[in-house]
Amino acid sequence: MAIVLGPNRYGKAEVRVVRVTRDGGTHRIRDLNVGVFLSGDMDDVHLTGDNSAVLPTDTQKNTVFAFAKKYGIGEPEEFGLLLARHFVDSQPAVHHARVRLEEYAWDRITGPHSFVRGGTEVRTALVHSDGSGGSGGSESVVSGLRDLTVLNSTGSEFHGFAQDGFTTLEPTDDRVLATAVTARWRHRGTGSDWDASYAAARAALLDAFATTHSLSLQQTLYAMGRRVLEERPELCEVRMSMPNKHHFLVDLAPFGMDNDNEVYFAADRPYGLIEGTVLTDDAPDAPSAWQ
Ligand SMILES: O=c1[nH]c(=O)c2[nH]c(=O)[nH]c2[nH]1
Repeated sequence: MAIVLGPNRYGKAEVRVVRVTRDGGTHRIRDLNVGVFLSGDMDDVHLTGDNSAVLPTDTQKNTVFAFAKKYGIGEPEEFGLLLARHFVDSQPAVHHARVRLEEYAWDRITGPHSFVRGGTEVRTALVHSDGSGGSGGSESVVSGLRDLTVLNSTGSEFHGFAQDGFTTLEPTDDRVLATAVTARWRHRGTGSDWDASYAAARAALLDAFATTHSLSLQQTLYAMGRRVLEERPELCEVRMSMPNKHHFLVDLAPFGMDNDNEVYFAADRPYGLIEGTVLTDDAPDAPSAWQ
């Protein structure tokens, strides 16, 4: 039996970079958390300790900051592609770059340079590049969001489920449905209008959540993914993870009160976890895009 080196990658995780763009006295802010991970001809460093192919993770971190200065930070996907292509194109031993980005929104308060952290959700992007776009390289972009917390105070039922000797759940035809959506969507190519695509996909998720009369969170998940794909031809696959943030009706009978879907206990654990993928039937296979 021989022991061999398997798949590997290395890089700098969680580079927190904030770019202020000064347009006269008016400022704009983009706030990112960037992870860079490289792979390629890295056998020697693992097997013999020869570091000659290893671009230090410290250099990768510096590159994120230098690129923020040199090119500014526009859309996260664009910044990720710029970085990924740079490492593959400039380092002979690097054949593949993966850049993982999170963006934290800042909304303007009043005045030109005051901001409040926006929303609860975080925008995400995952970029893979084997070389410069369009020159025969293979690239993928997955955009998304996490922690988009939503609630329907009616319009949700759950009944007709399988039962066994351990089932105690009462069927319901009117409950609160709440979840914190993590959704990621794969682009067909690398030339989308990233900000517009993100805004439209987010809006489609929200609208489908609000307008779907739900018989289960699974059905709602599928409706949300389907809506994104119906509205955005540049996308071909949506992967979602949605915790069922249970709201249990409180029994107020001991106090001589009824409870007609008015007072709930918002439990934080355990929670149901509903996950699923929705894709177009022509979606090219790309499992590595998600890794
Ligand atoms: O929408 C739901 N899906 C389930 O699978 C499930 N299971 C459960 O206990 N409650 C719910 N709700």
